[in-house]
Amino acid sequence: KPTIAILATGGTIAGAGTSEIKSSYSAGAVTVDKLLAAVPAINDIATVKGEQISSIGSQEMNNKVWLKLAKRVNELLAQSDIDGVVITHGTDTMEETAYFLDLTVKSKKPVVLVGAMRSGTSMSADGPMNLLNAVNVATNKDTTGKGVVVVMNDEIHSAREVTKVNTSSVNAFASPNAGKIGTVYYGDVKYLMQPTRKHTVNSEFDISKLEDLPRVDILFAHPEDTDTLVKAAVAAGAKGIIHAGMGNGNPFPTTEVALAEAVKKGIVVARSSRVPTGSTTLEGEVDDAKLGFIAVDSLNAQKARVLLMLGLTKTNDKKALQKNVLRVLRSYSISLGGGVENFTCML
Ligand SMILES: NC(=O)CC[C@H](N)C(=O)O
Repeated sequence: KPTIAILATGGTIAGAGTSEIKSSYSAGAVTVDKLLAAVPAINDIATVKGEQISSIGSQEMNNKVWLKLAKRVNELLAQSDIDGVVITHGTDTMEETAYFLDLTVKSKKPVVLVGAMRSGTSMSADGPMNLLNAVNVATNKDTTGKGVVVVMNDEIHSAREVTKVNTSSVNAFASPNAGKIGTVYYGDVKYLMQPTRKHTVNSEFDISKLEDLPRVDILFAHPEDTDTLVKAAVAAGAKGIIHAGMGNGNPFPTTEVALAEAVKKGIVVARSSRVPTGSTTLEGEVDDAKLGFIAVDSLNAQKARVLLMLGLTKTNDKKALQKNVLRVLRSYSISLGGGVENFTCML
């Protein structure tokens, strides 16, 4: 049997409430041992070793826990007696943690994030089946080399593409630009697509000696936007700003001026969009070359923030960062299933 390390961080999957028919509960109340004890069928497919990394709702996620988690995953996967890692996590920021690990874990071995939308004490709790499915995905040989994946509601998603799309439904995750990469039904794993953007083994970020990450703020654009929040971010010491612009990453004119001034002060401004699909292209209505902005392709604002934070640990040179974004982004294609290598759709 393969050996899988289960790293618990908190979230609804470890949540407990007082009534099975009420939506209120406390996240992260149940320990990893109790989580595993609730799904004894896991022991038939893997030898599991539980570790508690944190006990938080993932809205409390922070640089310290991210770095602790990434370092521990790298450490465990370097051991020959560990075959994969499953991370139980709250769903609010699961997409960011998944992408952070996708860019910082250096191993081909499976790394699977899993959560739940209903707490363990709820009627029809989804956590136990999600966890059983996650361990099956982690022990499946086809997960090798896929980068970090997220398992929720019988679906497998790639870390770069997945995002939370519903606040309460068990069907809360989707990959709006690319689609799910596989399914897992009562433990039966079927892959449909292969993510080929830079991840895990070919990632260039090294967090092994980092204690913290540079501050990057996200600003959300709207009509009658102002320069106030840009100035506040600059005054607070942000090293980067992700601007979630209108349409193809467009700022309100007043905000655009403030962002260009921030660039002159050495802050890296990256244009993402508040639109859920598509990319911010380099040649749109905003003159990036003149204003000194960089574009983030199809990353959503919260994932662009993760990439920029990591990029800023290496350089704050805009050209290098844009090249980095493009290297991470442009080299990407999704090949259709069945090993049809030359039949790819570039995103
Ligand atoms: N469904 C959930 O996991 C949400 C619970 C909590 N807000 C968290 O993200 O951890």
